[in-house]
Amino acid sequence: MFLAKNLVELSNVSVKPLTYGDKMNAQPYLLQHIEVSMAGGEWITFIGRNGSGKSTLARVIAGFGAMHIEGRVERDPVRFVTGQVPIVLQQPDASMIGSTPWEDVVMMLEQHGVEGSKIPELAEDALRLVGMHIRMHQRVETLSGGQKQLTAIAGCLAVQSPMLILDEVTAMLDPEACIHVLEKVRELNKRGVTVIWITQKLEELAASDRVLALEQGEVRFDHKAESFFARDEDGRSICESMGFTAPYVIQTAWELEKLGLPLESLPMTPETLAKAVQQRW
Ligand SMILES: Nc1ncnc2c1ncn2[C@@H]1O[C@H](COP(=O)(O)OP(=O)(O)OP(=O)(O)O)[C@@H](O)[C@H]1O
Repeated sequence: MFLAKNLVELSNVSVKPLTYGDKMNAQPYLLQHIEVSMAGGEWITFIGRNGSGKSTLARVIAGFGAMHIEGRVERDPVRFVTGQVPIVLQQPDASMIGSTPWEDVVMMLEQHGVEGSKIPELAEDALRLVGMHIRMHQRVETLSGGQKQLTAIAGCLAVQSPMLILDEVTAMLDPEACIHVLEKVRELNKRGVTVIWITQKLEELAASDRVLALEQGEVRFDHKAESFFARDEDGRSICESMGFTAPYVIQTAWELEKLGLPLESLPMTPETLAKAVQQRW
């Protein structure tokens, strides 16, 4: 029975690529023994090294085939009305199909079979939510990478996607555009939009309610971001044991602790670091 509060539940899920006959037995698992549930309005960040299975897990949640799935995958039938959830990928040029943001979102709505008379209002509302209404008739070749990504996000919002699945959408963007896209997605999340954010950049974890760290197709960690960086009595964190370099603010807090000046809680942003330092002294 589906738990009303959960949008998605995966229980003991393992995944192989879809191949036929004997070959399939020999295929290695891309994911193994995954137990994950996700509530509406949550922001969950997937991290893990290249090839750890982040995109595969996102595809399972999004409902894409081309995989042999074992175990139980349940998606809220009320929210997941169409079979597949669109995924925004890292290449901004691959994210847009129309020649303008307007055309792009309208095409997305048409592809989803939305009644023609409803399309203009839905398209404009979605573009407004990501701040792209002011550029909605601008040619695609004159848009920045960040503006293309925001247009793709508007397309997902327009078709009432049950969640935003964003697979390394800031990977090709400059630092300013990264911050802008992250801020827009954070605004949407505050309005109740559920977010799966896939990244290799640990400084982006600050926005999450939860971090899900994958290692060789298995969930290694599923908790709050602060716990990912918390050091145990041996002085080691999950972050370090997975071979990641912690963001600068976390390293600063660790150095202060080494000097005998521990902060009350681990800061996730430069602002919270400054505040924690100010409160201590
Ligand atoms: N269709 C497929 N057939 C065979 N192997 C596949 C297929 N799809 C993915 N893989 C393999 O599955 C593993 C997990 O891939 P996945 O793209 O999910 O990882 P990821 O954590 O998103 O990696 P990255 O950070 O590089 O995007 C990789 O080793 C990949 O090569």
